[in-house]
Amino acid sequence: MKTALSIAGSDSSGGAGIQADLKTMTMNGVYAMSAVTALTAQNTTGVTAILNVPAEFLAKQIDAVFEDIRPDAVKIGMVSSAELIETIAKRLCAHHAVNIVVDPVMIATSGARLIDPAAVSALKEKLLPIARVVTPNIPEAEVLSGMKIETKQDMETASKQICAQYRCAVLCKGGHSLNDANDLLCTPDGTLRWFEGKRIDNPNTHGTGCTLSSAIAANLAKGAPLDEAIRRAKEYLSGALADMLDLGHGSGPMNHAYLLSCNE
Ligand SMILES: Nc1ncnc2c1ncn2[C@@H]1O[C@H](COP(=O)(O)OP(=O)(O)O)[C@@H](O)[C@H]1O
Ligand SMILES: Cc1ncc(COP(=O)(O)OP(=O)(O)O)c(N)n1
Repeated sequence: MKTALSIAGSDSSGGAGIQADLKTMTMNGVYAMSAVTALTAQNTTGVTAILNVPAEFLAKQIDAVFEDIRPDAVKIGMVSSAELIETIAKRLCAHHAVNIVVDPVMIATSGARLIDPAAVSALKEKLLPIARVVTPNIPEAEVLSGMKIETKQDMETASKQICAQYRCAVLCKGGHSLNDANDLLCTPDGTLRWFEGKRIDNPNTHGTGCTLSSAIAANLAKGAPLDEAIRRAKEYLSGALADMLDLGHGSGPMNHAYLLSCNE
């Protein structure tokens, strides 16, 4: 069985973070493991507290995983401090990790800031260069590229710029604020490819970014080329959104296990 590791924060409400990643990886057919960067006290309406793990403890988790069950892919999600980002980069390089998917989590849908402003440059300098693909939404792509994104053309310009500067593929997600559910992949050879998605009219989108990035990682772990891993990940995500789970008082989680109910 192929294996994948999620390095991310815990979401006590189960819709995003480590919990979403483990469900997604499992449903995408790989053995899922975790290294927790932070605990969040969170529900569908917001984040009330964040507790980072000590950097040495995060390093121990990553080493423990790699020294026993080597991951075929790694997804990195919420990492809120520069010290934790540097620790991850060092440990992944030491273990020659492959298929690294970086979801540059900055602000949750509920509005909570999930990264220190001071850690953004560490994210750019240490994690992007080791990524197979980075998956910013529009606001995150604006921070990474330093430009405002208001049109489809802006998405292309910003993605090319991030890709050229950090030498990693960029999947710029349009779902948030622009261009329906269409995402743009830019690869270091300069190729652009649009992944057209059908917008699903569901207000419960908590954890969409975590789910997409961990589904991409799972499919890379299984040996899919990057564009096929993205296609399958979008298909899985659309199915989970279309199941119309409605839990909690805010923007609720998706049904990560919708494929099981399809079989009933
Ligand atoms: N309502 C929707 N219907 C279908 N796909 C969506 C919808 N909202 C977001 N997506 C897709 O979900 C994925 C995650 O995008 P997004 O919500 O922008 O990420 P994030 O959670 O990081 O802000 C993208 O592939 C995007 O196109
Ligand atoms: C612990 C934790 N990690 C990441 C997020 C953000 O998740 P994301 O998938 O980007 O989705 P939204 O929260 O924007 O829907 C989180 N909330 N918590």
